[in-house]
Amino acid sequence: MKIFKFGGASVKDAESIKNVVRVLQHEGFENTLIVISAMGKMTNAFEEIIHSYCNKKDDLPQKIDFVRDYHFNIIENLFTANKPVIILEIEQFFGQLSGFLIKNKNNDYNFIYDQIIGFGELLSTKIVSIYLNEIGIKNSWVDVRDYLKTDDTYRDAYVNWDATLQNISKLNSDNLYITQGFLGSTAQGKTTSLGREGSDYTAAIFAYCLNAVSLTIWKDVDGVLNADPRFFDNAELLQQISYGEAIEMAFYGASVIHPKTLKPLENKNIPLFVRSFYNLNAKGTIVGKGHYLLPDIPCFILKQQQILVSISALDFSFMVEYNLSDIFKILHDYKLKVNLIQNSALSFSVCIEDKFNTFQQFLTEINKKYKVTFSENVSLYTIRHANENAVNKIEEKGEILLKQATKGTVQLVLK
Ligand SMILES: Nc1ncnc2c1ncn2[C@@H]1O[C@H](COP(=O)(O)OP(=O)(O)O)[C@@H](O)[C@H]1O
Ligand SMILES: N[C@@H](CC(=O)OP(=O)(O)O)C(=O)O
Repeated sequence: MKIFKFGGASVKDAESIKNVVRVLQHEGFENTLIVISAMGKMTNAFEEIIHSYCNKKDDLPQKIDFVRDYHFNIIENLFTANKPVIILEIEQFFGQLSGFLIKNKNNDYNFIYDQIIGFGELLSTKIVSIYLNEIGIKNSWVDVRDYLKTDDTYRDAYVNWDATLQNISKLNSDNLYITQGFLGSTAQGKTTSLGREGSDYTAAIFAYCLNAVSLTIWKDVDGVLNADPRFFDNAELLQQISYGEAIEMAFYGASVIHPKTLKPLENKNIPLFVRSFYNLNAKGTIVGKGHYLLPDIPCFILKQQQILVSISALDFSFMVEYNLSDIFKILHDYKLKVNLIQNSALSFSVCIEDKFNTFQQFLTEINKKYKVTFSENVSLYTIRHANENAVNKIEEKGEILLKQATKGTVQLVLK
């Protein structure tokens, strides 16, 4: 069996969905499981619904209407014969969403988030599945929550591999399946999510559990490039990279692949292809075992909207194991993602990402025990396979607040 993953960009409008059909016709769709994300930027739009709901804002109906109109507009432009069928299905999802918003008594933000966010993927997969059936590409729509089981860490759920493996093994590998990325469910059946952009990971989980021959992630770029083309001119295609290289790039923030995607694939030696959904004759990037970096050039990774925090003891004592473990505990308690650390005798610097909007609470807590200064909205650049030229190029981009070099990897925090 092979696994395909189409992200939001590949199903963002009716034309894009027709292009998915072109991909399937070109590549073949026998014994295939397709993982699909929410359409376009719909996950962001659902986040706005969640925000309005949790903050009891008056604009909630407008936020829901925006999402409704987006999907109905796609349906209008996509379907001919099956319009009543798809409309009924979609209305059911919006009915479930309204039902949840009215009945919910749980105040846990992360729980609420996951119960709402998943409608993006449920809607997109339903639309694509019914459309494919309409044009003769027979497929089965699978509710991923019946297969992918997790714990109850809402918004960042851990996969229960035993249960998931057992469930997914039951799928008949002769079929074409369409399922949702990024979602799972607890043993009690509550919807969970695997973290933003987690659909790649879902695809890797299916690949692992089905012993797939390959996973192909279809993108709006030619493959994995040596830099994000939105921020770097002349980004070049990497024809092949090892799992280890891809893990490092994803870990440092190359948003082309979700960091958790690689390990399940590596464990079963399943090749990952990252290919352009526009340019079907191009090979893209192959990620696999022992694939050295080709071409061997510096790779640039940019993480924006970072916060550089510098922490020192109130009594000018040294920053040693005791303080550091205390600081890490507080960082962990507030779920702040640490992207870089640097320590000196008297101060400890950390570059963090405020994924869950907890930085202010963290500051209140840490200020009780330490002297803290910080700089918001800084950028973290990582250069892998760095050379002098590459480092100079980045250093020109702003004021250097911090620089760190290990063998072949240079990181810079710039303002
Ligand atoms: N190293 C990289 N190589 C290729 N694309 C990258 C890289 N780093 C970041 N990107 C960005 O990732 C984007 C594709 O990811 P994304 O927009 O999340 O797609 P999807 O919605 O299909 O998952 C590209 O358009 C590109 O701007
Ligand atoms: N829709 C989810 C999951 C995902 O992976 O999306 P995409 O494949 O478009 O990055 C998100 O936006 O976070």
